Amino acid sequence: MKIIGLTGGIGMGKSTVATVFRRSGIPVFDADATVRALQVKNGRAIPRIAAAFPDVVRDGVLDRTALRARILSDAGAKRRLEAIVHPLVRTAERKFVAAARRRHAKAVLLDIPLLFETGGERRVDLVITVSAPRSVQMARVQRRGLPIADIEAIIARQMPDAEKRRRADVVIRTGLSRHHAISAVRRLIQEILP
Ligand SMILES: CC(C)(COP(=O)(O)OP(=O)(O)OC[C@H]1O[C@@H](n2cnc3c(N)ncnc32)[C@H](O)[C@@H]1O)[C@@H](O)C(=O)NCCC(=O)NCCS
Ligand SMILES: Nc1ncnc2c1ncn2[C@@H]1O[C@H](COP(=O)(O)OP(=O)(O)OP(=O)(O)O)[C@@H](O)[C@H]1O
Repeated sequence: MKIIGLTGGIGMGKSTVATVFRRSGIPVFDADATVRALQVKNGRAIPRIAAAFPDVVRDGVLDRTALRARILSDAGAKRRLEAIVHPLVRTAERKFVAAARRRHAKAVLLDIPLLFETGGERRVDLVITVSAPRSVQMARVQRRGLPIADIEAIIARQMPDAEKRRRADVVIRTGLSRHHAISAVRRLIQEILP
């Protein structure tokens, strides 16, 4: 079974590319969705987050905006949060890959924004990076209503796009039309899984 890693900065188009894989019948592990599932009311990560950051959890409910503000202004807080969340995401990923093997899947896609930052490229056979010009990235994320200062802070805390492209086996450019990106992904899937 081929294990494919998908990464890219915020708003670069990971979810869009992942959807093409899913529609081709390839199981997709979504690290962001896993993080969110761990952080729902009384979710698995909540007791530990509450212990480390008492002011961002109330009645088992996490204030994501407050926690985001905290980790964007404090590198130590970001490391502490990641030390809580990443091992739980890793466990979920392992279970996902094991289940796909049992079902004899030909391939799986691991959609992980921090793939390189967490050394995840060592666990995959091929890394895809999605990339678009910075102006396109900013415009997309702004449409979600995130303040510009927050977007810039998030980008500054991720590995630079140029470095991700350099490390990737395949770069999918999403700055052109959606059709262009989707066609490139379809061709790639054909090459990977003849
Ligand atoms: C701080 C939290 C609660 C903010 O939640 P919020 O709903 O505002 O944002 P969301 O989770 O949708 O993330 C949006 C984007 O921000 C970026 N991002 C999130 N966490 C991080 C991080 N630790 N470092 C760099 N970029 C990050 C990713 O590109 C992500 O796609 C949340 O992002 C979180 O718990 N992050 C820590 C876990 C983590 O490292 N996640 C990254 C995926 S493994
Ligand atoms: N090739 C493309 N052409 C035009 N728009 C695109 C393309 N790819 C993605 N988009 C748009 O850009 C936005 C961000 O894309 P997407 O949600 O796939 O990014 P992401 O990398 O998963 O983001 P995040 O890291 O924040 O979760 C979405 O509104 C999507 O519709």
